[in-house]
Amino acid sequence: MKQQSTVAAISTPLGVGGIGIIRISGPDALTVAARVFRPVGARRLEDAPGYTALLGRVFDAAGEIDDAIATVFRAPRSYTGEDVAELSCHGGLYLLRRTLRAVLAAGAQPAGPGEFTKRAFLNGKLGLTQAEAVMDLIAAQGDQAARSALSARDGALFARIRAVNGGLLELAAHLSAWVDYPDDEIPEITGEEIGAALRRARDGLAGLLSTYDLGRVIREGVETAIVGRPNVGKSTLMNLLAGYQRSIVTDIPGTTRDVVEDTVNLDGAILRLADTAGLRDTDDEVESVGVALARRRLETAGLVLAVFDSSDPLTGEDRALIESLRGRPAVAVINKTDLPRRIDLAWVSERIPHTVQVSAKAGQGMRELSAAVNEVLGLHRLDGGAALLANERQRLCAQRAAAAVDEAISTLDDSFTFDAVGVCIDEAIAALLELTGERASEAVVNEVFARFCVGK
Ligand SMILES: Nc1nc2c(c(=O)[nH]1)N(C=O)[C@@H](CNc1ccc(C(=O)N[C@@H](CCC(=O)O)C(=O)O)cc1)CN2
Ligand SMILES: Nc1nc2c(ncn2[C@@H]2O[C@H](COP(=O)(O)OP(=O)(O)OP(=O)(O)O)[C@@H](O)[C@H]2O)c(=O)[nH]1
Ligand SMILES: [Mg+2]
Repeated sequence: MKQQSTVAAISTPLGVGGIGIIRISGPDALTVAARVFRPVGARRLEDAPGYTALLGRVFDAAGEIDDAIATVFRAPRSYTGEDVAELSCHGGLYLLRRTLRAVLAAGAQPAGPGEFTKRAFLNGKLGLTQAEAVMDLIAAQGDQAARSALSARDGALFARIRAVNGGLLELAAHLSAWVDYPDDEIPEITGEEIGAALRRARDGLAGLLSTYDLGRVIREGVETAIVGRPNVGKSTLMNLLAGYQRSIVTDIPGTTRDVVEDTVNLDGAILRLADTAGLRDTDDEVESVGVALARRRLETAGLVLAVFDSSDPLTGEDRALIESLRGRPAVAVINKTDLPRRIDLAWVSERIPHTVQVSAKAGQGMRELSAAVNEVLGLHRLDGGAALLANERQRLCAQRAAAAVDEAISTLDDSFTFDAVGVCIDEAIAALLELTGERASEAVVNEVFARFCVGK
C-alpha cells in the first residue's frame, strides 16, 4: 500500500510555545519544503543528507513569515519511513497556521488524524499495538501509564501476542499438512499433543486478558469511594489526599451531602476520589438523598476506602459496611489514631485484609495507606516492562482468539475431526493477527488511526 501523496500538519500543540513544528512527509516532502524555506547558508535543502538541519526563513506569497530550522530525513530513515522535512518555527498559532498554509499551497495535502503514524505502520516501522502505544504515551498522565506505554511501544505486547500465536501457527501447520497429505511421511500429531498446545494458548490468552483491567487502572485511574458513617473523618482524609481543602470538614455529623470529587496520584496509583455523605438512616431529606448517592458510589466503586473512627467502638452501621465489603477491593482506614483506641481492630482486619491505621488530621499513616492501595489494585506486582492490553480493540481481538481456542478444545474433546479443530485454530490466529496488525483490514487500520490527533 504505497502512499503517493505528500502530507503536512502542525505537529505541536495549537497554542503559544517557544517552538512549533510543521511536519511534511511523502515523496515530495523536500521539494515542497524547499518552496517555502530559504536557507541562510549556501546549502540547499533538496541536497541536504538525511538527519541534517539548516537555518533559514520561511516565506509565503506575501513575504517573510518567520525564522526557522528545517530538519531533513530521507526515506527510509525517518519516523514515517518516507522523506520527511520538519520546519521548526516560533511557536505562535498565527505563524504556524500561516506556514502550514504556505506548505499546502506549495503542494502538500493536509494530513489526517494519525496519518504520520499510520504511514509509519504501513511502511513497516511500527506494529499496530506499537502505534497505539505511541498514542497512549501521549495521553499518559502518570508514571506507570507512561512506562507501560513505553514498553508496548518497544514491542512487549507484540512479543507476548506473538508467543501465543507462534504456538497456534505451528499447530495449524502440522494439522494442515496432516489433513492435506495424509499419506505422506509426516510425523503424526496426537490428540494429546494438540490438546496440550491448545491449553498453553488458552492460558497465554487468559493471562493477557487479565491485564486489561490493570491497564485501565493505570491509564484512567480507578473510581474510589470514601465511605463510612458520619464524622469518622472521610472529608479530612479527602482533603489530605487532595492536598488542599476540597471538602467541608466540621465536627457536626452529616456535614458532607453531595458527592465531592477529585483526582489524586497516590504513589503512582491514580485515584478518582469521591468523598460521600456519612452512611446512616436519617429523617433529614437532603441528607438522605446524599446517603443514597453514597451507597450508589459504594456499589459501583473500583476501590473502596472504608473509614472508621478508632476512638469509637464499632457500630452496627460499621459492621454492616465491613460485611458488605467482603471480597471487594477495599482498604479499611482506621482514622483518629491520635486519640485513645476503643475500636475492635481485630474484628475489622479479620474481615478486610488491608487495614491501615492513620490520623487524617495529623497527616499520619499515608505511606501505609498508599502501600495498601497499590497492593489491593495489584499495582505493586506491575513491573515496568509488563505487557498490558491497552484498549477495547485489543481486548476484543484477544477475547475472540480465546473463544476460538476454547472451541477448538471442546471440538477436540468431543473428538470431531482434526479438520474441525483446524478451523477453530485458524479463527484464533486470524484474531491475533488482527490484534498485532500483521493482517488487519483497511477498515480496522483506519479506525485505529482515526482516534489519533492530527500531526501525530
Ligand atoms: N522533531 C521530532 N521529534 C520527535 C519526533 C519527530 O517525528 N520529530 N517523533 C515522532 O513521533 C518522536 C521520535 N520518534 C522517531 C522515531 C523514529 C525516527 C527515525 O528517523 N527513524 C529512522 C532512523 C533511525 C536511525 O537510524 O537513526 C528509522 O527508523 O529508520 C524519528 C523519530 C518524538 N520526537
Ligand atoms: N482527632 C482527630 N480528629 C479527626 C481526625 N480526622 C478527622 N477528625 C475530626 O473529625 C470531625 C469530622 O471530620 P470530617 O472529615 O468532617 O468527617 P466526615 O466523615 O467527612 O463526616 P460527614 O461528612 O459528616 O459524614 C472533624 O472535627 C475533624 O476535625 C483525626 O485523624 N483525628
Ligand atoms: Mg464529610
